Amino acid sequence: MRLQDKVAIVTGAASGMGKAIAEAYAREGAKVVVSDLNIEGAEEVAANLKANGAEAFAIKTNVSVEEEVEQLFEETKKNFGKLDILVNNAGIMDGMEPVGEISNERWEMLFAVNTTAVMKSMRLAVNLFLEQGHGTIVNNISAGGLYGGRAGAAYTASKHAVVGLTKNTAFMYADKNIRTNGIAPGAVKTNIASSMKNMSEFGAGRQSQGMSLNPRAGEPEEIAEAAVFLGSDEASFVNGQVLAADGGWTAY
Ligand SMILES: NC(=O)C1=CN([C@@H]2O[C@H](COP(=O)(O)OP(=O)(O)OC[C@H]3O[C@@H](n4cnc5c(N)ncnc54)[C@H](O)[C@@H]3O)[C@@H](O)[C@H]2O)C=CC1
Ligand SMILES: CC(=O)C(C)=O
Repeated sequence: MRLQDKVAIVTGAASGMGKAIAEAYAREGAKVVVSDLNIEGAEEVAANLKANGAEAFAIKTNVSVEEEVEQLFEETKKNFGKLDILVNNAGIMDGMEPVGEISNERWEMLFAVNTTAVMKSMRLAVNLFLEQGHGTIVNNISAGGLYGGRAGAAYTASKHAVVGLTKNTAFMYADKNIRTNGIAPGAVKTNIASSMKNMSEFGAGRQSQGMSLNPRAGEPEEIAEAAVFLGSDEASFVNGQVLAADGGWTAY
């Protein structure tokens, strides 16, 4: 029970890695706030957690709507009285477009969900953590946040920004009992392809060249294990790191 009595928010928890993280956190003793744009999916996940003896509730949050993120934090405090771990996991893919093909709409949408929303929830979390005297943030980023050819320009830039935000936050609050880390998964078997619309033939062709070096696609549960470690006190001396969990894809 590595997360006994901790309270955790997991965004994008209705599917894929977010769902696996919510389940692993609950198994490790955390009380879990199951947040997602897809409320039916979030309710199903929360119901399963509760059926297995955990404390959890579902809440509809579009992370790109600031009022909904504020409401997420309010409801967490109202229901569980505190927040120990924020897992920023919700995210969407681009269509592999290189910069010459990217539309303003796609760029703005990717940054709203993958980057600005992460900053806004981190801002709320950090201010709450300062009041409480403790807290930790785990950002589910991507190998695309560390390397140039794992996706299109918008996704790659949006995730690189979160790497910087993670490290800056870790440094700024390092002596305030607040830890901030990230995970950089390689390709993982989830539903993220559903957010890939209007694919760029040229960009997808370039990106797919790197896929030939990918040893395998991971399971969401393999990323959840990394999220448990980083959220737990076992990682008490780990701050400002982005842990690649990619089967060795980026070792080349
Ligand atoms: N699947 C992969 O190969 C990789 C994914 N990632 C990242 O992992 C994170 C989780 O993605 P997956 O589990 O793969 O995808 P997924 O599509 O299975 O799950 C993402 C969840 O986020 C929710 N979501 C999307 N937009 C939202 C919004 N505006 N507000 C709130 N919730 C929203 C969706 O409803 C969905 O439940 C994302 O940040 C993604 O960029 C990183 C590396 C690899
Ligand atoms: C979707 C994604 O982030 C990768 C690296 O495949």
